[in-house]
Amino acid sequence: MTTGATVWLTGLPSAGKTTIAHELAGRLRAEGHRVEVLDGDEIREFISAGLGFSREDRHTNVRRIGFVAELLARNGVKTLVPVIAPYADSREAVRKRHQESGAAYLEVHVATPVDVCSVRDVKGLYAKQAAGELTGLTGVDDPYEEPESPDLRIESQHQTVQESAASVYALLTERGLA
Ligand SMILES: Nc1ncnc2c1ncn2[C@@H]1O[C@H](COP(=O)(O)OS(=O)(=O)O)[C@@H](OP(=O)(O)O)[C@H]1O
Ligand SMILES: Nc1ncnc2c1ncn2[C@@H]1O[C@H](COP(=O)(O)OP(=O)(O)O)[C@@H](O)[C@H]1O
Repeated sequence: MTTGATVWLTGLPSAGKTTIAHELAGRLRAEGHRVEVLDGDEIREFISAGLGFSREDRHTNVRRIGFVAELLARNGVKTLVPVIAPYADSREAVRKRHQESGAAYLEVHVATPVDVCSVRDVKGLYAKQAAGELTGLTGVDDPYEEPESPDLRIESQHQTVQESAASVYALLTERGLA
């Protein structure tokens, strides 16, 4: 199928955004979809090199990623974006950009609670924050504005990775995108 779409997975560090994106990408590719995962860390190494984690820099980062995602989605690619995007106005700007071109846009809130994320602590950021080696960690001492009406909310703490990915896949099917 050549219908493109952006699926933005927003949530705290270690919520499960990247893991779900890659699990879903595998499933979609196996079915013949064209898929890209816009990994936050890779984007920060290239397109957003030099940006930090201030409100302004995160806003710029999210809008840049939204720009690339919309281009891909408009050209038939399922574009999975596991990026925190902590501010509602940044996410809204990305949604609007998609609406203007008619490209499909789905917002998925990976709503894993901060106490679960801080135990997972995949990159050791929560430990660093607790040790005073890092400040401005999203969800701890930096804001995360929860999406009010996402297309899907995932409670990953109660699911396997496969179940979480399947729920996003089901959303795509429901919307006629997979
Ligand atoms: N201070 C602070 N707050 C949050 N995250 C931090 C921070 N410093 C580094 N990191 C790591 O960078 C990743 C977040 O960058 P993103 O580009 O995905 O998100 S953002 O929308 O620009 O906030 C994020 O990746 P994920 O853990 O995959 O979410 C972190 O690993
Ligand atoms: N249902 C689930 N969905 C996604 N990740 C899960 C789930 N259950 C447990 N995990 C684990 O949580 C961690 C999430 O890490 P990661 O995907 O890198 O988070 P993020 O990209 O949001 O920072 C991984 O170790 C993953 O195996």
